[in-house]
Amino acid sequence: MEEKAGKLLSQINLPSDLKQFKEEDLVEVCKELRQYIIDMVSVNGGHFASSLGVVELTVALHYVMNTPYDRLVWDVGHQAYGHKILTGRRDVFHTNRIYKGISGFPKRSESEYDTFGVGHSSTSISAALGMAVASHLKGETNRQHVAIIGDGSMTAGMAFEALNHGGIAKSNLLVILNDNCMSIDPNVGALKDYLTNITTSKTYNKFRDDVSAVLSKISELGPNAHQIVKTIEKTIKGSLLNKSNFFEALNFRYFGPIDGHDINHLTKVLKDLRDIPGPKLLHCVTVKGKGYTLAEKDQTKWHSPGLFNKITGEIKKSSQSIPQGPKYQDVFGNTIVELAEKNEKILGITPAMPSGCSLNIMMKAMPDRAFDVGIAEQHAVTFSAGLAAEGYVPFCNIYSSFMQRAYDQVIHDVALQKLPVIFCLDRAGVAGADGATHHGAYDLAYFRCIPNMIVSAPMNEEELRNLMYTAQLKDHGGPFSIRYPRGNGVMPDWKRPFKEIEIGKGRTVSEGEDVAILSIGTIGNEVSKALTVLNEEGYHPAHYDLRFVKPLDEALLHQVFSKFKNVITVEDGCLQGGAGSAVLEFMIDNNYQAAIKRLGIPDAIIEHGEQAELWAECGYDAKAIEMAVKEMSVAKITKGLVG
Ligand SMILES: Cc1ncc(C[n+]2csc(CCOP(=O)(O)OP(=O)(O)O)c2C)c(N)n1
Ligand SMILES: CC(=O)[C@@H](O)[C@H](O)COP(=O)(O)O
Ligand SMILES: [Mg+2]
Repeated sequence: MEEKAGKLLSQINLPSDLKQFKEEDLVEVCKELRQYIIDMVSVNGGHFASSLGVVELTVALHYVMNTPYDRLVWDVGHQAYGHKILTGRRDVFHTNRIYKGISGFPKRSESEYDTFGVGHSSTSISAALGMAVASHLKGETNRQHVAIIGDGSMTAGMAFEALNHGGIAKSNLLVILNDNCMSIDPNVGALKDYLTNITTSKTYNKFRDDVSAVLSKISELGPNAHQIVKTIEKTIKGSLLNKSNFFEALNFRYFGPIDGHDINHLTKVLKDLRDIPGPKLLHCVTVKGKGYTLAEKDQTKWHSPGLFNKITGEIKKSSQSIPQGPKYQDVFGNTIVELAEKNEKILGITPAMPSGCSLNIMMKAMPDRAFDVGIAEQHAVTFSAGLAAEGYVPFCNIYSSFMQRAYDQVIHDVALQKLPVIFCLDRAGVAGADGATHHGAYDLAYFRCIPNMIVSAPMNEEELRNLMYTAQLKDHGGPFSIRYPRGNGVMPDWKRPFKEIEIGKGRTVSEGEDVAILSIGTIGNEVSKALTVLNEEGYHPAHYDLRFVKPLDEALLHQVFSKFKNVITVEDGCLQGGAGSAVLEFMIDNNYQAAIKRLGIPDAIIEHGEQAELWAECGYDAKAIEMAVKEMSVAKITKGLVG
């Protein structure tokens, strides 16, 4: 549905249109932009509170900076809806995150205003610094490079690495720290405390006012501005502030904290900062969800609320097919508490996703035994390794795609030392509307090549519980990973007594003839759906749930390849190196001959859409499985590789 934009907003297609307005009109532009975001997200879904919080910042940046020549780099990009709407995409914004529509994140291929593709956090300072250094090398002295990063994203190692480099690179870089005291859940850590202290400290507030007074003069100073600012800095800031400010200590000029909702002050400060060369940091204080009272009050709930009634605030039920079971994340969250009640060594770790992965259930029940470590996947893994080294049983829960950040830590700090860290990979397989940056496509492939690892995936809630139970029973001689997807399961009565699962043992879901289907994980439920139709039409393939891709159930595979000449593998993961590859390797290594059709994510970037739409696009939904069985049944291929 296309909502009508307000009177001023409807005149803005590009930032050049925005620049035609007088400064006093910007308050109204912000009001209309905020309303437009509310109108659109309420009917189409998507990230919400973060974009509302940066409305003024977005308008001010496009008003003052010469975009796209000047580079704006949004961190994560979940807050960039205002940016999209002001940069030529208002008319298509109703397709945001919808299959074949525009992406929910900035994306280089979508617009020249999207200077850098994002989705994962904490990349903006590095990318903007790279651009700034490139401009310096090209001799472009007048180009601005701005990284807009939230306080949550600032907790990641990458952000610190970039500040460390940026402080010595002689580049024209402005970092805008959008500080709303929130990550998805409340922000955590010592940096958060530090930022809060700055924001509330009287000394800093006085300093801020002094700096504002100085900045207001800069534009009148002409070409000598740079030199004059340096002199003033020396005299008014004094060594105490210089040394005690974290960012100043890294050679960034620190400005703020300022009110990130005061559009007129913001435009003025940004104009002044344009004239100050070198690395600078502007600390803006904002309110996540600004302008929508319910979102301001419950910022976590309104981070990405789904569809809602914008008048009453009622959040609508998901449009997905009627859920049969609980969310997998809740099975994890409840099960870890149940296990931890019996095993006092169990601890829970999440890098900034307590409500996303439901570790918040344990954080509430056992606050001393569950840790939100901030957006710090690498640290989460090595921290877990340290705990395991001292005899604890850490369940480290990381979204599959965010785990990509911590690959070396898994190999170097965990697997190599055979430490029994249990990795629970949520959002494995295609993630849905978040799209390419968030699909958990690679974990089966990137984990199964690591020695000492157990790599598993449950087909349903009961299996997830039993794998978690099995993982913590003893030290298995290395890490144990369990992957499961976003969304709901299939079992209304999922809370069954725990049963140990034999490591590397698959199971027969249904016996059959002609064709064997080997699936891994919850996508096996699409196989079950396909089988219902196939059986009615007279096809009776067998279905096996591998459960483990490492170690593989070799006994089961010997049985399968001895009986079947047609084999289909199905996985919600990349084909290159995944479960199907493992089966293929087994077949070759053991001199079996069969036709194998591997279904999974092809060697291509898969964009956004509902999970079912993406399974269909990639060719491994129930319909595609059905077709594959029929093709194999008629083809009667007895050797060689198909698909
Ligand atoms: C590497 C990585 N880990 C986790 C996430 C999930 N994530 C997305 S936004 C977000 C919170 C970001 O907080 P902040 O930067 O302060 O932005 P805000 O939403 O407060 O505006 C998190 C944890 C991610 N996108 N990337
Ligand atoms: C931007 C980001 O990375 C998160 O907000 C992510 O979209 C959360 O995904 P889930 O909704 O699957 O928890
Ligand atoms: Mg924040």
